[in-house]
Amino acid sequence: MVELRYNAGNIKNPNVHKIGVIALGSHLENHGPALPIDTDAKIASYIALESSLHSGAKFLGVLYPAHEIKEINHGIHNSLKELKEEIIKTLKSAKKFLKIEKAIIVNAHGGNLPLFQCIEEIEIETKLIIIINNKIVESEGPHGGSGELSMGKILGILNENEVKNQLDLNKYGEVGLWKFSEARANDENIEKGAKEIETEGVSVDEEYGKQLFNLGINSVLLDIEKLLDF
Ligand SMILES: Nc1nc(O)c(N)c(N[C@@H]2O[C@H](COP(=O)(O)O)[C@@H](O)[C@H]2O)n1
Ligand SMILES: [Fe+2]
Repeated sequence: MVELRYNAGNIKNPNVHKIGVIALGSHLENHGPALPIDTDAKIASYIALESSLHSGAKFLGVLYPAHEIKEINHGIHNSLKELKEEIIKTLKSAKKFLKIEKAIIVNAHGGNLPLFQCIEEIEIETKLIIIINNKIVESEGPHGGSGELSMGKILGILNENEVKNQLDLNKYGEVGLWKFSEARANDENIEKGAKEIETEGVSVDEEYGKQLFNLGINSVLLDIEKLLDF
């Protein structure tokens, strides 16, 4: 059998080849008129690819399903079971074909947060060590707000002519999850995001977009360091 050169290229630690980084977002979800429906999938993919490039870890691409709670109806989503099964299938495939032993799931969609309940089960099923990284969801602020608009500007996916309409909440009530009264009543974070949209509005700031991406990428790089030592 051929001997692979695990040290070749710009690699600091050959063990990094045992780590896979996979992106998880949402591909079919309204984000107001200024951002596309796959904003979360593209943000997650960018962070996952950049952290793979910087560290040398294996880039595993992006997953297709996304979950959402029933009180929030701003797109086409899937059950937690479907999402979990797809993750298990993809990670088993990466383990078989790429020989990974550990994985980081980079999540950029708020609706996928309940996935943390399933991580142990996914670890048992795949026999992989797994970290789910939600840093960008925790840091970006309200859905379709200044954080996502500013990152969208960096990615080149923002329609700048439509930013002025992003706050037409009667038409685009998904922004800040503003129109989902039941979700707002049940979750103080969702309520906080909706209030923030009402009181502070939205803006696009390239520096802020870059800072958010750096925060997300550095947080994944720290997780990769943790897995290297594990
Ligand atoms: N989409 C969503 N679903 C939920 O069930 C949530 N709890 C949240 N929360 C907040 O919305 C923002 C995420 O927007 P994206 O999904 O990344 O577009 C973020 O502030 C979450 O904390 N979101
Ligand atoms: Fe989302």
